[in-house]
Amino acid sequence: LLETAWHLLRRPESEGWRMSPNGARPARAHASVDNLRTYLLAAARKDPDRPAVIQAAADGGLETVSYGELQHRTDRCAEALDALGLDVGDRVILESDTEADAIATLLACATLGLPFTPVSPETPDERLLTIIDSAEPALYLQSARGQRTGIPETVGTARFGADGLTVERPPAPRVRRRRVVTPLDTAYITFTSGTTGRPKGVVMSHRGVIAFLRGAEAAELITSEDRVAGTAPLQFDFALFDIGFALSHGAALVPVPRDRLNWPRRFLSFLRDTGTTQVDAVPSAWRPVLRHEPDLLAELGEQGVLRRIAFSGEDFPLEELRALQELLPKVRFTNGYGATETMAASITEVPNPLPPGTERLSIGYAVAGAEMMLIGPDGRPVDEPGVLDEIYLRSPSLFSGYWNDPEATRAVVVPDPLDPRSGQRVFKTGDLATMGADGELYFHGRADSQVQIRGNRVELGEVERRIGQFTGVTGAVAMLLPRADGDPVLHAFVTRAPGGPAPDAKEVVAFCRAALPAYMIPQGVHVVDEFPLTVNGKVDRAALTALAAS
Ligand SMILES: Nc1ncnc2c1ncn2[C@@H]1O[C@H](COS(=O)(=O)NC(=O)C[C@H](N)c2cccc(Br)c2)[C@@H](O)[C@H]1O
Repeated sequence: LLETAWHLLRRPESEGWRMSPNGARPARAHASVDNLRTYLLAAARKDPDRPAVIQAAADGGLETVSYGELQHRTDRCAEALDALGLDVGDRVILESDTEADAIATLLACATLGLPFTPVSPETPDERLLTIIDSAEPALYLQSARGQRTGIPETVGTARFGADGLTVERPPAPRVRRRRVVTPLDTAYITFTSGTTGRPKGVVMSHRGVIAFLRGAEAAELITSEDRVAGTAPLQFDFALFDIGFALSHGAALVPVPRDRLNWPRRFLSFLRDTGTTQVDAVPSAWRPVLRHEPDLLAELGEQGVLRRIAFSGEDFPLEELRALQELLPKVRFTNGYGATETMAASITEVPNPLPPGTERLSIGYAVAGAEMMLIGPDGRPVDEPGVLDEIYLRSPSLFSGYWNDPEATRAVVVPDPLDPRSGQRVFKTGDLATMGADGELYFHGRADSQVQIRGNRVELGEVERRIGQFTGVTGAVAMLLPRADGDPVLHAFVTRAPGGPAPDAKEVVAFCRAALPAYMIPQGVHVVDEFPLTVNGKVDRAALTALAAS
């Protein structure tokens, strides 16, 4: 009797499951309580005709995809993916720029609980193969016009486009064990640019993403009337934030094509033609516009459609921010701070104009539902103003961990320093800050950009700020170059105002001597036309270091 009962219980039929052909259980296309798809398409139920995505069309014009149409493409893609028999948790690589069909595809993955890993088409082959080697995806998706070849045989391949999903190589059959997509399941895995060694996969759950988007809503940055221009590549979670933020507000997302972003005139005309009201971009994205088309930018601001510029990812050099604000006196500025491991941390209004004498930008307070703390090396909280220490973030948008790397995870997901007994864990950001009189934080750079020069602790940002005040310099990057035969040497790279004279290196050094201690004086000052950028659009310090060493 027991034997029979055991077999009955074990057999899937006993749970009333339909068996599908390859012995798998049917996927559950319904979404769970907190699922990225449910959260992002809520507006579709309310008002399906509203624009969800306004994008460049193949013929060079613009096309609008409504919430209803986006939901239709999402469900059609989910149906086609479901037929492939993947199980909740099976990874999908999604190679694409940000566009409506890619958004429908990632929402289809979310519906079925398939974690997606976005990569942009410009990702080099060997880096894509490293990601595939690590993530062991079931399926690789690219758009109908994608150029990628050479995907390993172990991975299924398919293309998505206006007429749905076209399977080229079906994924290997597998047994489906999971029944429901839960909020703890992985929404996406983004691989960091991994400056050192192997890239790390940041695993983000549905619950984590939605927790941050909900917290960001309280900042009341946009309404359903807004048109949010996103400029980040899809593999950068700034792009995923823009998608989530715009769609969860019922607003329209305006993905800026890469070839537009790199040409200031075309970038500005795209913003004008789409009626963009908010532009989300890393600070470096504004450098070419400031240099080549300041008047066109001022004109755009005058039209009064552009209401806000939000930036994130790196410090905004204050001279450049001031120049931007002078051209756009009616536009509001928002500083979004945080790391991919928690999606982000804080969203802070930046006064326009910046009060004179402002030395560094506030990153304010964590978004609703989260809390930034300053913790000293001894693990004790710091709450007196002006003391430099490390930011720890308490947040429901904490990532699940680095993919297949528990050791790297343990290094940054640590017991709550205020009460380790509780089991609650917080994110050790690796960023330094000081606290202001009202508990607001001021960013002071990464802990690893604190360097020791002849025994003295130097914050490279301090050197950069001083050099940035030199007439004619618009941006400065300081770095320590290791030297074979002795102490590392401090170097600086500077960009100059459009058409202005190249700042004289000796004068820049003398200017530093007037305000900085001897050990903070750069030995070499190099004028460059612009700074090299990482794939995510940030200043590429590693590339500059290599340039200085050459
Ligand atoms: N606003 C700043 N001032 C200065 N330094 C910043 C700012 N924002 C970051 N950083 C630096 O970048 C690091 C993290 O890099 S990251 O993981 O690639 N993530 C990012 O850059 C972007 C971040 N996920 C994000 C994504 C969407 C919305 C927002 Br709102 C923020 C931080 O630890 C900081 O060192």
